[in-house]
Amino acid sequence: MGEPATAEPDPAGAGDGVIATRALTKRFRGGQLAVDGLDLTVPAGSVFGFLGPNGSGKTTTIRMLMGLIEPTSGTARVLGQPMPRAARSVLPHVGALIEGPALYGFLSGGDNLMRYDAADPTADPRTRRARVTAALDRVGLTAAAGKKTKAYSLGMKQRLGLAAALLQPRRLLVLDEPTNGLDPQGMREIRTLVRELASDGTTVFLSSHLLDEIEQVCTHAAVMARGRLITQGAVADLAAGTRGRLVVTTPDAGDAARVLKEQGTGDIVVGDDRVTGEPPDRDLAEVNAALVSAGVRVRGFTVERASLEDAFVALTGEGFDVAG
Ligand SMILES: Nc1ncnc2c1ncn2[C@@H]1O[C@H](COP(=O)(O)OP(=O)(O)OP(=O)(O)O)[C@@H](O)[C@H]1O
Repeated sequence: MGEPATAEPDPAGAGDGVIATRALTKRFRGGQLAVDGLDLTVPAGSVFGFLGPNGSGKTTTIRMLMGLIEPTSGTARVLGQPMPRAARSVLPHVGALIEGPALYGFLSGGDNLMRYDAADPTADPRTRRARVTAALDRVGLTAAAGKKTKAYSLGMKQRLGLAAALLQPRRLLVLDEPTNGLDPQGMREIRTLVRELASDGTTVFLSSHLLDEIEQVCTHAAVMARGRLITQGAVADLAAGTRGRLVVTTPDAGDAARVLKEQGTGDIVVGDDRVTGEPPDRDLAEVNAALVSAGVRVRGFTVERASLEDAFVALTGEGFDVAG
């Protein structure tokens, strides 16, 4: 694909993705390979979850996408333009919330936004107040606009950071761990807001180390582990590609576990009145029949729908660190 002739972002929203990286790699000076040959494609209009345990390379990738650091090798395109080269023409179309907003605690939320807006050379000062009012309204902070931000909760600060990212119309929002450190209520508020933002067509790229968050909010996801991309695609497809767990409910859990093992079931976990495991690669009707003919009283026999967590474990062979 040739370079577009103008410095304007591709108006079609980048045919090959709002974000597209090819073999993107970052090796830090100390030798740490933080991102290793990443091929990422973020479809226009998606809510794209960038998922991985702490230290898997998410923040480093985001910093390369935003032109904050240079890749060691490979390419990154955002809105169809190469980064970091086209940062000046691309970044005005991108709202970013990376590592929490920088706020003046002694200023009100509204005044902090006025400062953000004033720092944008393309923002017309005559319409500043209207933009700030609209952004506060968008994130539900109108009532708290006059309060000093040092009195804000963490969730309110994150919402104010989002408001800052929304002062201008954006085609892409990049949010690095937007719910990190928030209580459940704060998390819900941010997730609701992300869904609302996406519903008007803005592409949202958000990183998270929380699997359930990605399942609740995102249409698409990429899974990172140790700097490498494990998989990417529609969230529904990612989980569907993995078989769920076989769950047998029975008062004879010990016997059931033995028979299930003979039948090739993997990773068996025995509970009080249930046994779960990875379904064997054979007709499950035969497995059920084997249980019954061994005298196991089977009260329930199902395969639970795979979650993204099951997919992650199946793909990496590792558990998912859900700390934090
Ligand atoms: N400036 C740096 N110099 C050297 N190593 C770094 C630097 N920044 C990050 N790393 C290392 O690169 C790896 C990936 O870090 P990164 O912050 O991108 O991961 P992450 O997935 O965003 O994790 P977290 O959620 O903890 O921020 C880690 O091993 C980290 O220690």
